[in-house]
Amino acid sequence: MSTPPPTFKPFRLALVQLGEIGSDKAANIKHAHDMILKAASGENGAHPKPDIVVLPEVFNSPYGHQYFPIYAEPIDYKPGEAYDAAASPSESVRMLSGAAKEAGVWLIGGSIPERDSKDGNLYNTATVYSPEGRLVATHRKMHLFDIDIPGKITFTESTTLTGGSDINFFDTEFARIGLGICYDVRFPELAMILARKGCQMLIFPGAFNLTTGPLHWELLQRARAVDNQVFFAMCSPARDMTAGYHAWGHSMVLDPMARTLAEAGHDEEIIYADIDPQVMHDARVGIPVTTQRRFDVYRNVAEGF
Ligand SMILES: NC(=O)CCC(=O)C(=O)O
Repeated sequence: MSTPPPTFKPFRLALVQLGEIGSDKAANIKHAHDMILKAASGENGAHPKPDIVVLPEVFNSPYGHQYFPIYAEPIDYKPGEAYDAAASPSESVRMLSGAAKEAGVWLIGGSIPERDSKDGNLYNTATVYSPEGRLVATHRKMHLFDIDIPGKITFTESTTLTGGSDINFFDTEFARIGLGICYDVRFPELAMILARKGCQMLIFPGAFNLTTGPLHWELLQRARAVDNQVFFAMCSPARDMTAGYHAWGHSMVLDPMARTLAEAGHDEEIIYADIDPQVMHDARVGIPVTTQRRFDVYRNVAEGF
């Protein structure tokens, strides 16, 4: 049983649809740093300052299972144990922590390939920082992106990655926010568990592709938003047709009625959205599915009855 979520208050979100992710890791990390600061400043005052900034999936490495062992970094974070992010063994974590502190924002630092120091396994791991630069949560991608659509796309993250097994969320002063990464969005169970644990918003760094992106990227997010009556956002890298993997882009933010609050194109861009708790309240009062579920009937769904 988790603690009750914080009182849901209005907040502002920025998604950084990051470009220029190439083979030079130091350059990827520096560009991410600069874009976090740009987003946190509301692009030098052109937009109101956001409370939380989000990066995309795998921001420090090209996206492909062959790259993960080369770009992977140890993080060595254990929930509940003291962790000095400024002295992390991960250079990406050190940068993200410093950027969150410098900008004074919450930061979902996209994801990076992580190497577990104990067993050597690799994970696709998201990390989250407080405005003081504290590492407050991580999420290891739970469902690995293994698909094969002949003539279109074959991708097997499981060649080098292991799936995580933990459900992860974090509390801010304005909301409880649930975490997933990209392919995790296809599994409604994860989003539902997060929502039932009190998350008012779910934020998934992601990187769909040119085959499934146009078909499913928006559809899945709208579904997860509406079936759980939560705010939902996914943050993609920008599309780079010179890269091995062509990201769909279209980072977006949806409200609990599945209305689009903000959507990017496919180039590098920062999008902003204001999250209004009243919208969630109205959705849940007007269409009370959250209290109408029949868990008495479908409680054995995991066993297939
Ligand atoms: N990075 C990913 O997990 C991609 C998921 C994806 O494209 C999909 O169709 O699902």
